Amino acid sequence: MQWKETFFSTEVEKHVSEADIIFVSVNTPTKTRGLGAGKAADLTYWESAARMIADVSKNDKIVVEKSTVPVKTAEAIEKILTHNSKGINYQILSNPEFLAEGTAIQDLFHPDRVLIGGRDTPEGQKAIQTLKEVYAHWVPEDRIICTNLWSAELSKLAANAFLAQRISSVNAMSALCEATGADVTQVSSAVGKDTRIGPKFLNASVGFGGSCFQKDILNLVYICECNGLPEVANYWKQVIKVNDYQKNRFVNRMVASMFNTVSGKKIAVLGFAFKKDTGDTRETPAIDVCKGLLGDNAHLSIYDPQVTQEQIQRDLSMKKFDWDHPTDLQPMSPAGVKQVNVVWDAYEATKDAHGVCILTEWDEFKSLDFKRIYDNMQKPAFVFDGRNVVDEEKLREIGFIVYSIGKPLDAWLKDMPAVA
Ligand SMILES: NC(=O)c1ccc[n+]([C@@H]2O[C@H](COP(=O)([O-])OP(=O)(O)OC[C@H]3O[C@@H](n4cnc5c(N)ncnc54)[C@H](O)[C@@H]3O)[C@@H](O)[C@H]2O)c1
Ligand SMILES: O=c1ccn([C@@H]2O[C@H](COP(=O)(O)OP(=O)(O)O[C@H]3O[C@H](CO)[C@@H](O)[C@H](O)[C@H]3O)[C@@H](O)[C@H]2O)c(=O)[nH]1
Repeated sequence: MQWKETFFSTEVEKHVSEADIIFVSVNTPTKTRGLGAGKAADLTYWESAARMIADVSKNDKIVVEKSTVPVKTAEAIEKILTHNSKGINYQILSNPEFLAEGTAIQDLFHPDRVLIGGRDTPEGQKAIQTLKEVYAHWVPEDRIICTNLWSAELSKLAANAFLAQRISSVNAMSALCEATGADVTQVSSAVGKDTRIGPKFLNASVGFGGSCFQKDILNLVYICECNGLPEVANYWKQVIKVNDYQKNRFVNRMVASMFNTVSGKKIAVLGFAFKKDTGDTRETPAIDVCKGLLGDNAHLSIYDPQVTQEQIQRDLSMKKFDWDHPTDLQPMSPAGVKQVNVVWDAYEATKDAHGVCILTEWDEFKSLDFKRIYDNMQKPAFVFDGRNVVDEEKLREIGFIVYSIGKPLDAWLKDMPAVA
């Protein structure tokens, strides 16, 4: 693939006016107010992009939906463009993006599939063919799938819902594993060996995060409700409920283990990003866990190799869903959360702490000197592993009381059950 002619510019209107194909990948956050607040996708940014395209266009254009959007968005975009068209012909294509953070370039070069949806008219089919030829420069033809517009739009929401559902399924199992003495890593490995199920995306965790899963499922739920399908809406809502349950369960387990209170205690938080190899904190489970611990008056010392103090303070003082809107539309954040200290070293974070919780699976956490950490902590010393990255038996030999998601419980934890 040739990148020589790729360039970046902030002269949006000039380049939109000159282009034949325009990919629109603006943010599509969850609405924070008005009709559908807390569920529906906010298409303000998409609408303003479409109006700008209509304003500056002088020749026929293909407009590509790259953002994740509700089904039937193309119809709305079509209306905005054609009502302002000045005789220009627009073809709208849905070409959802499936890349994951941390592997974006690899996913771009070697996608599992490229999906292109368009109108079932000669013009629509011609537009699909034009976009297909762009991808055919580096993607094998059998991986380029062409569908109608609504299938392409819905497939993106469906793919994210299925992926998140797998995590909620394994996380629901993790609770049952803890109750019964089964080990969730053994269960998921055995289940994933079935080729119909497959081994990927079955890691139990403190909960899924990231800018997409929750937003897109809420959007799906809203679409189901609007189409008179409450049972289907409730089915998908459950994926988010289990995710919230998993985060709460983790906090409850921590507090219950430490004599039912963390008030005034120093707790080290290792990892704040929503997954490793990114500094992205959007919808990270760390926000809910930290807020839960702060609710019990803990003092937090947070270390993440890629997330800044400013970002963490902002995340902990922001309201749900505000993060996905421009900064100038976000409410002013309060002075910062006083009981939170952000440090640049795991050993400093854990010094004099009563407990350590691991909330992101950074590789460096696997090779920490846990003997050194133990020696510098208050006793009894606890490790709560929300990502199953530590060797819990080794840590127990050092002297830690260890909780790992979905693994057989330490006798200590059994004696101190978490009751919400
Ligand atoms: N982040 C991901 O990994 C990922 C993967 C697949 C799909 N998506 C989808 O892609 C879309 C964008 O996600 P993101 O994470 O890149 O969001 P983002 O908020 O990081 O980026 C969106 C950008 O669009 C700009 N923008 C908003 N309105 C504009 C306008 N009218 N004209 C020009 N620019 C405008 C914003 O300033 C911002 O820089 C979302 O719909 C998301 O669901 C994201
Ligand atoms: O077995 C697993 C796999 C993932 N996660 C968590 O799930 C979240 C999301 O992970 P991932 O899907 O790898 O990252 P994203 O960058 O959010 O990518 C998802 O969201 C994108 C935006 O829509 C899609 O394009 C991608 O295909 C889809 O994987 C993270 O918190 C992970 O820690 C688990 O807890 N267990």
